[in-house]
Amino acid sequence: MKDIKVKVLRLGHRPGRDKRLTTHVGLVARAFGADEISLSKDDEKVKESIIDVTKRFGGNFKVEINDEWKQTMKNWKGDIYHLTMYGEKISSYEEKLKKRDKDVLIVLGAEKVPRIVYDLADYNISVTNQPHSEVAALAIFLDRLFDGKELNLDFDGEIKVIPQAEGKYIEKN
Ligand SMILES: C[S@@+](CC[C@H](N)C(=O)[O-])C[C@H]1O[C@@H](n2cnc3c(N)ncnc32)[C@H](O)[C@@H]1O
Repeated sequence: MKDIKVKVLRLGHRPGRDKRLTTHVGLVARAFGADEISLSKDDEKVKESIIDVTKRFGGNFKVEINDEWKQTMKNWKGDIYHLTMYGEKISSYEEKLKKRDKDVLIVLGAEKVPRIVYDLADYNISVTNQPHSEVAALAIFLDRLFDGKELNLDFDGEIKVIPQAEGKYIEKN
């Protein structure tokens, strides 16, 4: 499935309130098949949490701390998708996304997103035109990008969850 590079760029956050949400953005990015996330310098603790999950549950997910988000957007060689409730419907992009012909940078906001983000993005995409959450928007976007294949990724970690009809069963390597 890893035919392209997929990076998530999480723009700033509201101090104190959004650390858990930023952690969830990172965990969804990892679990749903992205390669990397870029966080702001306030997010060192969030980085540690995500790396800890990756160590235990596997995969090669990377966490970068970088406040130069404009440079990240300007220097990106593939397509840039900014997820926003004001954008064009994701359903218009499903065929393009499935092709996965270029690396993908997915930009997510927290508080109000500066105008320049809309201009630097190649595509401003909405997952419904209702306000909701960056976690939900990211999950749906990655699912459309990977066409559902991300649901069966094997992370080959120290801990492996064996699906059960009832109760919990894990294997430890
Ligand atoms: C709490 S929302 C902030 C929305 C805010 N009104 C704004 O100016 O964009 C945080 C982030 O979630 C994502 N988001 C929320 N609703 C969305 C939607 N319907 N479609 C796509 N992304 C959405 C966007 O990336 C947004 O920046």
